[in-house]
Amino acid sequence: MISANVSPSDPTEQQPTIGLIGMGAMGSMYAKYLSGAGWNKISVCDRPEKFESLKEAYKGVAGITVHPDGHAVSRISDFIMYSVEAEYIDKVVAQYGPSTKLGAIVAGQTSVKAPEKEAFEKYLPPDVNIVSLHSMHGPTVSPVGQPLVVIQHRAPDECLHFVESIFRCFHPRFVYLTYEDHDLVTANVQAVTHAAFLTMGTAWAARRSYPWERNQYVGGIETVKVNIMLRIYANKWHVYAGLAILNPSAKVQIDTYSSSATDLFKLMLAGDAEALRDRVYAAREKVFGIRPGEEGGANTIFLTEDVLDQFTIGGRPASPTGTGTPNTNSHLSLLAMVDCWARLSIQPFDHLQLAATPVFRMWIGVAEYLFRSTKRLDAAIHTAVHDVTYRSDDLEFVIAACGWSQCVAFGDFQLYKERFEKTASFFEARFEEANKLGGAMIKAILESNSMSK
Ligand SMILES: NC(=O)C1=CN([C@@H]2O[C@H](COP(=O)(O)OP(=O)(O)OC[C@H]3O[C@@H](n4cnc5c(N)ncnc54)[C@H](OP(=O)(O)O)[C@@H]3O)[C@@H](O)[C@H]2O)C=CC1
Ligand SMILES: O=C(O)C(=O)Cc1ccc(O)cc1
Repeated sequence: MISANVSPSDPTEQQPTIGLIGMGAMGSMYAKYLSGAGWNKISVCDRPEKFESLKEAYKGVAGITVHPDGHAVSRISDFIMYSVEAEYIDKVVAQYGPSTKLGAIVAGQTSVKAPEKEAFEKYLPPDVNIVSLHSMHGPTVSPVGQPLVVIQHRAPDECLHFVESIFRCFHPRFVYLTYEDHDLVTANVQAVTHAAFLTMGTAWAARRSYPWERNQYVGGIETVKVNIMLRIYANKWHVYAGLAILNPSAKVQIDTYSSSATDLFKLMLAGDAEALRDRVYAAREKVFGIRPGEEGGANTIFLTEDVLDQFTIGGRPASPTGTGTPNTNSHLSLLAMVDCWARLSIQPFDHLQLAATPVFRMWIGVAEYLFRSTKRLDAAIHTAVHDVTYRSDDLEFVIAACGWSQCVAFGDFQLYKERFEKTASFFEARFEEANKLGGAMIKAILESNSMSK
């Protein structure tokens, strides 16, 4: 029988067995933090063909026992978490779900919950409880202070308290959602945000040049764009494919983003500064609540350009004028983002309080930085219409946005993988540096303004 108050300081024989199926990036991160906190009956597995290498990797690690497959883990574990590709969750739960220990609690780590819910309901025996999870951050970010979504789906309260007791050692911010609300919230937080960064990467790769090596200023907010883009392409393609393709709300949003980029680009081509300005300012009012003629007030969640410049890829930025002042830029990716949020009636600040990922926090920060300042926004609009220096970049951006949107609309995992890997291979040499710099940047931003609360 599950006791709701378990603790890693309990004697070994009283500790529950924690099972982890799928020992990729997220499974390994969970194993590391759970074992570090003192849980010492952790049973893990990956695919059977990885049994020997996994045993070798965890030789001598306190509290972790490697098993050949998910049957062995499921039979003995009081709590089981599946950390596998969303595309495969149905197949994996079909295989191991029936072996789940009587009365155990099962969770999934998948970023999109509709397929997970269906698989759990279909294949888990009725005497098994479901309390699912989702860490709203990547595997290289510390879970401390980050949102950990908890979904009490088919379980009494004592099972929920049991799961909370296990994960209190992450010092997370627990966020309680239903399966359905989870997919709505994560579509709002992640889908369009990822679409924007994936598009930037594809557009830059299409130019066959790194933004920081084109004699272009890559300080300030450009630093955030580049670092986050690189972090996303350094992650696994299937994470982004799964949450975009398998979440029905995500599809609509990604399509809206690409049509926002296209509409704004057409206004740029037509030289219609007035229409562009009207549209951008209307979106600004809807998303940031700033009326025309008003200044935007202080940024709520961002660092100064000077601080951001410490995290510049390829060394400290130097502008062509030597003043360290960024060149103007149409910032089409950001104009389209705020236009898209406005059209979808997404209130990004509401999500910030609820279940924002570090990437989303930074993206809102960048958008705020541009939109709160009339001077900066007007400069972007002026550049968009009157300065053709970045026209070809903007054209590549629109093509890439439409390409990603079509790929998601077709629901084609293979095409998504090919698009993702083609762009990732262009930036691969910089992933290590980007992971270090991006990690430090996320930490500095989180520490600077209590964004982790
Ligand atoms: N990475 C991230 O930033 C985040 C990811 N998530 C979610 O967590 C889940 C895992 O992601 P992540 O860890 O990054 O992905 P990984 O690809 O690193 O890990 C998934 C692991 O599951 C293994 N696996 C597949 N089938 C089985 C099986 N039948 N039995 C045992 N293991 C199996 C995979 O093996 P193989 O590679 O051979 O297929 C792989 O090792 C995904 O659903 C993702 O959406 C959630 C939050 C953040
Ligand atoms: O912060 C982001 O958006 C990331 O890119 C990392 C990430 C990816 C998938 C998730 O389900 C949660 C976090």
